[in-house]
Amino acid sequence: MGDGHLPNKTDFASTHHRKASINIYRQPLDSPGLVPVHQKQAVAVGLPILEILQRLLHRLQSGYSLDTVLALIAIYKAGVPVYKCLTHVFVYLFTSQVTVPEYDPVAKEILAWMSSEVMSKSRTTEAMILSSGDDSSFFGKENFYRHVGQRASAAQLSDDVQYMAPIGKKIFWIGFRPFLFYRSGGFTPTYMNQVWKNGPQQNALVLRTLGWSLQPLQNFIKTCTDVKLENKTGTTRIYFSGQIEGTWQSVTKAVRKLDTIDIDEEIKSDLIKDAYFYYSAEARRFYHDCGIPYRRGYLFHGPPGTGKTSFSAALAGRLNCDLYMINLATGDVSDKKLHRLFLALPKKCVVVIEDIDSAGIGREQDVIPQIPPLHLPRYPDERPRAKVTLSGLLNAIDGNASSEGRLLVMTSNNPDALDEALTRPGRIDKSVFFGNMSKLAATNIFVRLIGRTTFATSNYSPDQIADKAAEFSGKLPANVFTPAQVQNFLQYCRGDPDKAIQEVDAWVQKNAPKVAQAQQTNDVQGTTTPPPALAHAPAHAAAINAKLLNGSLGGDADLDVVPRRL
Ligand SMILES: Nc1ncnc2c1ncn2[C@@H]1O[C@H](COP(=O)(O)OP(=O)(O)OP(=O)(O)O)[C@@H](O)[C@H]1O
Repeated sequence: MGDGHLPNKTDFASTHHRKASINIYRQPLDSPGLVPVHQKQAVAVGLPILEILQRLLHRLQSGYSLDTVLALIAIYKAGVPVYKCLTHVFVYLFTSQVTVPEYDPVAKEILAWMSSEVMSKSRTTEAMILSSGDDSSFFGKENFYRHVGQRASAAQLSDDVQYMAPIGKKIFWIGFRPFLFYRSGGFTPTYMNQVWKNGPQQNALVLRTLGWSLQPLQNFIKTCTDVKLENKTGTTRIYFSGQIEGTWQSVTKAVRKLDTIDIDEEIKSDLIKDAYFYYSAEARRFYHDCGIPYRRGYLFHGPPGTGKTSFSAALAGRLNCDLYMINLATGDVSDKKLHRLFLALPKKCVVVIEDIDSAGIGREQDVIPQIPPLHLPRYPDERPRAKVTLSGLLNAIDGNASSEGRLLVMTSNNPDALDEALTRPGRIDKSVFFGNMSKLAATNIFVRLIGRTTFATSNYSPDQIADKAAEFSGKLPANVFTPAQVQNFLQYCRGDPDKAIQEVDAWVQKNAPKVAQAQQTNDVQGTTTPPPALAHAPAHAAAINAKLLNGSLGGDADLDVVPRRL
């Protein structure tokens, strides 16, 4: 190895297990150079590249020998654990940290902020790409560009790919303060969940900054949520129960505007007024002072396709809060899961439990065992097994441990089938019937779906469209068809008012008998829902309503019942 030492036969030691050409030289510890010759040779056997490196260094006449290179590598190797240890000590002593599980809604806001403020602005070589199927990227981008005072080009908006913070670490600055963002990764199989006593293992976001106070981190998280609220205009985030027990997953949709829901205007404005008042500081104080749990519940009932879910979404949009949807009829929500879902709700939100009558909720003793024996055949028409019991549901929605501040909406096609305990005063504060299409609603839906299309506006004047809408509603029998049916028919007419008017008679002829038949069957089964009503107002809700109506709480001053952006 070129160190000037000539091998001596007597220096050979146990060479039988090595290549014949490689000799091990016994070296005294104080041999010249940093690395003993026999170690250099041992390394050279495993790493022939060292030989090449040494020749290269020699050719370049760099003045460095292989000794120096090996010594530097050794120092580096020894230095890494020391550096890590010192870093840990520094981080432990001089920084503060918060951890946010990725299923938490706040994690989404942090990731969105990172995406728009760090990933898109800094020179980055790594990103996690998301091409989600919802509208979040489109509206998120449009709002982001508006936020920074630019108009997004069509190409920018049509690019469906979002660049998110990748798994790993990222340092960014806010003013003169550095932040360390760390996103953990890895797939957690569901069977692992039961292993974790304190809940399933989760991917998480970790945020660190210098100092001994959590305040800067709290401020940062508040910035993220504020930016979300600012940019949220025009979108509603809709949460569904997620794969992992007790967690929510979300999509973002354009806000459904309240004026696109055709229901009785009086009922509509009463609900909006009530919900606005519920979220006013006045009401919060009133609930608190009276010792009433701060919760509000509505029951929306009526035939399928009459706008119960759509109105709930529009209400959430108007209240500028998120919508949380639970469908008990799927049979995959248990009492425990439901309880966890309710515990994970934010302070202000609209929660919808859909088609509550079809969930097959029974009292404890009526519940079918949750896991059917494997040998029993499952028939295609078998109803999903109820995993939520009535007491489990009641406990989740207003048990002592249940969170406060949510606005609960239960929808039902058959309210008579509901247990009285569920609809008792205090759990349902307002009961609203969503009925079939009235003449007025038919006129409105015609103007909305036909009268505003490019074809209609370029070929007909507003007066002509109003006349055609009146003609259309004249041909449509009142309170026979659901809004969903009429919407479907008008969509088929593709914006042509004359086509709609010409074909509506035939359409009515074809579909009315079916509707009449269905209504008759319902009547026989005793499931016909009562006429429009704002039915039972419970005692405490009645007190609040009375105060609201006579203005003694000053509620009207706080109420914004004028449509914001219709
Ligand atoms: N009153 C209405 N005004 C405007 N559109 C409506 C109305 N009712 C229903 N629609 C339309 O019909 C479709 C179905 O409505 P939605 O899901 O809200 O009905 P639903 O009453 O919740 O039905 P279900 O009881 O089956 O859940 C939606 O596309 C919605 O736009």
